[in-house]
Amino acid sequence: MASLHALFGGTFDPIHYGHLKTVQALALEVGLRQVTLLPNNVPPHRPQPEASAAQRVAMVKLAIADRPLFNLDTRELEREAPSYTVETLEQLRAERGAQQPLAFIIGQDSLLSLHKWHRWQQLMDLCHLLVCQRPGYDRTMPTPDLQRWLRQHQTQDASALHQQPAGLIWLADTPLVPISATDIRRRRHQGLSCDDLLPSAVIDYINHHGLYRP
Ligand SMILES: Nc1ncnc2c1ncn2[C@@H]1O[C@H](COP(=O)(O)OP(=O)(O)OP(=O)(O)O)[C@@H](O)[C@H]1O
Ligand SMILES: O=C(O)c1ccc[n+]([C@@H]2O[C@H](COP(=O)([O-])O)[C@@H](O)[C@H]2O)c1
Repeated sequence: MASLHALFGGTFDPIHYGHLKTVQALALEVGLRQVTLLPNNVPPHRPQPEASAAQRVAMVKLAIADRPLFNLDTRELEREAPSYTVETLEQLRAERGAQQPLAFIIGQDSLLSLHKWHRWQQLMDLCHLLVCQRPGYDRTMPTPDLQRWLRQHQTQDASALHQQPAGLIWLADTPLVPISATDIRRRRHQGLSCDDLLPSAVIDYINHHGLYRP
């Protein structure tokens, strides 16, 4: 069987250590050899990003240049429509075949609002979910029904993620990294330093292109 292919979708406005360090820890925890970053185009559910799609991709490329775990898939940027994850996963599933184990990586905040995603109940037919902890977010789902749904899919057996094509949820034991892109943009707007929050090559790009200006 082909090895587990993990995708990590995000707005990455900008990419930061909360993304990179947690997913590196996740990769060790469950044995991921490669993680594909999937920047979205028109986020379906939130205000539009401050940086352009091209700038967000440029920052992702700089961040992963010396991190061989990661590669990049820009397919969502080639569609001028909202980036619905279920549609992207359908496309990947069609390309990779029914038996390929696929996983989508999210943070705990995304898990808590997953039931608001487009056709969210079909996600589990298409992929596993690998959930990284994030400080400040509840560990239980917002309703008993959703908590039951989570328990039905949850596995504690990492090898099952590599053996089954889809349908499992892994609640990772990754480090809590208190960094968000919102906070980085706010710090930049206020003229504060962001030195330990994201790679220096990305900070240089932000400075050079005058992003997130005060
Ligand atoms: N510090 C973090 N720890 C764990 N997961 C994270 C962290 N930051 C982001 N993520 C996860 O990464 C994915 C992409 O996040 P995104 O690019 O929106 O970053 P963000 O910091 O949440 O941005 P914003 O503050 O603009 O919403 C989401 O699933 C999110 O839950
Ligand atoms: O498909 C949806 O309806 C949907 C709703 C919210 C978020 N997503 C995806 O989840 C990933 C993380 O989103 P975000 O906003 O935290 O960057 C990113 O790939 C988004 O496109 C997808």
